[in-house]
Amino acid sequence: MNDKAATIGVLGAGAWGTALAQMLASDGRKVLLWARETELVDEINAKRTNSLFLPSAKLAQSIHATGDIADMAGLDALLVVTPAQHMGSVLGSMPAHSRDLVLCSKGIEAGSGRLMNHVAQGVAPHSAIAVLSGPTFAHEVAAGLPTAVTLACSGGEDQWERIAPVIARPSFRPYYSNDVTGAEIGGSVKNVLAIACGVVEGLSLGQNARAALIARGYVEMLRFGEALGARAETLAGLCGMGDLVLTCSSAASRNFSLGKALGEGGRAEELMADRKTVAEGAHTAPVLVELAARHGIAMPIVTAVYDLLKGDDPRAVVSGLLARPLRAEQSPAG
Ligand SMILES: NC(=O)C1=CN([C@@H]2O[C@H](COP(=O)(O)OP(=O)(O)OC[C@H]3O[C@@H](n4cnc5c(N)ncnc54)[C@H](O)[C@@H]3O)[C@@H](O)[C@H]2O)C=CC1
Ligand SMILES: O=C(CO)COP(=O)(O)O
Repeated sequence: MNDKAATIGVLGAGAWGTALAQMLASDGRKVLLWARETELVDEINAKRTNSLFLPSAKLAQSIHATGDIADMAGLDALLVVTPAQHMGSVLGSMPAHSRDLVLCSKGIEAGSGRLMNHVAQGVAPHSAIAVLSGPTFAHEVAAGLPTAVTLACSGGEDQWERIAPVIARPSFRPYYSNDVTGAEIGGSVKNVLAIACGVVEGLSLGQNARAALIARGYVEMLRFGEALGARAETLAGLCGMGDLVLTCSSAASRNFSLGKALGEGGRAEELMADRKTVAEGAHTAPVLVELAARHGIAMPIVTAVYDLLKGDDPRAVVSGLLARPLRAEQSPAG
């Protein structure tokens, strides 16, 4: 595939899909953007805005929106940017084709416990899967601010050489990896930890507590990742530590802000019902707790987030975390 001639599309016109389309179109390249909401298709094509999910951006002329997923079928490369729980159904509704699928969602499928690359491979067995993940607030990418990501390619360096030039832009810099599992686990686990950091903020527990939570949460990410075959060096990179630092320290993160509202006394059910945007950590926490139990891995912070989402009192959950037995920093018991 000649990178200038490669045709490219984005599946999902939430904040992140729209921002990625805008980034790809920044050099005038044509980008086809599939939106689930009919009114959004019309708005993007007529007004060059996405008032539902990314109101801050004025979209490039070379982005064309469609509501017909069959339009995406013949493209060379597709960035898949649906919420994680809907990736299987959206990809499954598209005609089969062999292409590069670049997964940009961050989560684990509830019920099956599958990572997104397994979900995608299940419904699109002829496609070559890659994972794009890292510290990437959508509004900043849409504004052209400098951003770096991990681009983990299941097809190794051949796939990287094919897709990196199609995706890279002067202010959007992918780094190569072949650790698809690690790239996915970093993005999935950090969302749950961002909720925890938001709770710390909502309860006014201070900066020391937040730093401790990031460091201890990172240990949980490493422990879980290693059990599933991720490499520690991947989790130390953009898609793990990089994204953890971003989302655990900014109220611009939907996960962090959900946690903050929980810490301030909001009820999880009501907070979730009111949202039109996705806070993936809330969907990932229960399945992560299940997987951790299945693999015999201690994840006390992830479990605490799960308890909070079930409605437990935040102060009681924090007291429970602090009351655990004292142990060595590297203890596998958490
Ligand atoms: N917003 C961001 O800054 C970033 C988001 N991501 C990830 O990208 C993925 C998508 O997130 P956003 O674009 O932010 O979403 P969003 O919260 O802006 O928008 C919600 C999206 O969910 C879709 N949706 C709702 N119900 C659906 C259904 N039943 N079936 C299929 N799609 C449905 C909507 O069409 C819309 O695209 C998530 O996994 C998120 O973690 C990753 C990096 C950055
Ligand atoms: O993944 C993100 C940034 O890298 C976005 O985080 P939130 O979904 O918490 O807003």
